[in-house]
Amino acid sequence: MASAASRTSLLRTRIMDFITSMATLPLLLGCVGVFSLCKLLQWLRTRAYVRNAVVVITGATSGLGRECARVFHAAGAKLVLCGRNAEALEELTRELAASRATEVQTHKPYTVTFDLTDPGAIVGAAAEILQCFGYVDVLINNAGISYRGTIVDTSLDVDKRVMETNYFGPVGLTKALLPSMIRRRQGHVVAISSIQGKISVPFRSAYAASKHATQAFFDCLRAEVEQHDIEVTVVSPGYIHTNLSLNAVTADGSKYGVMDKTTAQGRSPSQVARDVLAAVGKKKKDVVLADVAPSLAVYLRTLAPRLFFSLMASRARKEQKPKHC
Ligand SMILES: NC(=O)C1=CN([C@@H]2O[C@H](COP(=O)(O)OP(=O)(O)OC[C@H]3O[C@@H](n4cnc5c(N)ncnc54)[C@H](OP(=O)(O)O)[C@@H]3O)[C@@H](O)[C@H]2O)C=CC1
Ligand SMILES: CCCCCCCCCCCCCCCC(=O)OCC(=O)COP(=O)(O)O
Repeated sequence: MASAASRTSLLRTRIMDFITSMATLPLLLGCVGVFSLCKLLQWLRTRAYVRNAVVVITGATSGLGRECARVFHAAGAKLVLCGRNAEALEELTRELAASRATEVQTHKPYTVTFDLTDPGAIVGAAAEILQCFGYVDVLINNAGISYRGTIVDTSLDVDKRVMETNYFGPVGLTKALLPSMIRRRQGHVVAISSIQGKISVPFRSAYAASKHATQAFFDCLRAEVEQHDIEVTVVSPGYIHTNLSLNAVTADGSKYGVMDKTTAQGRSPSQVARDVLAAVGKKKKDVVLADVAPSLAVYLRTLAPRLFFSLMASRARKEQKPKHC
């Protein structure tokens, strides 16, 4: 008798489960459908935003800049590729011009060669871009240099060089293009910062300082130009697999020349470039593109600073090397 009752109860449960799952399935499918539709609409909006837009990319000769060039070119942007190496820029232009057509019309990029540590050259480059195109829709301040060294061993010239490249360069170029954006009441300024613009790690003083300054400057800019309908996006990536560590400068100004394990194991630059395109399309104001630990470290720095500082001090003790760490 008892087992018959339990069998009936089991059957009832199974029937209820079946009915519930039948009701949940369309709901689930509906959710997936709405999600996919939202994704598609966002993708279309990004494409429309970038298609035929004049997009200036600094540091286009390597790493993330080169990948941004590929991604924005494929999305139909009119690219202005900036860098120090004219030959590398021309090579990239040829590659892009020869690349297979996407579903959108693509444009042959224009190149401008200048060094971001030269304020006069920056003004000249901005004038050339404006003379050629009349306006800039999106400026991607990507070029940058990293650093390895102890503060005590590092010459002030090195601090200045990193600051000139990573901070004064982007600031100079942005200031040179900003008045035309304000007049037009249209424009989008992107700063490729770093997670090190939000937290400082040992032996990166000049680099972290330049990125913190970048974050601060472009946060101020965002507030000031919102009234002119200009967008500002600060992107803070974690490690990316590029030549950044190879090209880093050391305490005495010489090249570090090592592919660090952290860099080699970093995200793929093409993935990060796609994330940059998405952030621009969504007009994001501030984006962190990093793994869990660095992202959490940003919160730890704010919520438990003493713990964060002691973690960094212990990291410094462990990593300390006699010179050029
Ligand atoms: N790789 C990483 O782990 C991370 C990188 N970033 C940031 O991404 C950005 C791109 O770096 P990434 O691609 O990784 O590194 P790369 O070293 O591969 O590229 C750096 C680019 O900046 C250019 N550049 C350097 N100095 C100058 C200068 N004085 N004037 C003009 N251009 C210059 C380089 O040109 P040239 O070829 O002439 O040297 C190169 O095109 C940087 O701002 C970096 O801080 C942020 C977080 C993580
Ligand atoms: C609540 C748990 C929190 C756990 C946090 C633990 C602390 C972890 C410390 C993480 C430090 C991350 C440093 C990330 C640095 C980084 O991604 O930098 C990006 C760059 O710009 C790389 O430049 P580099 O020249 O340094 O290679």
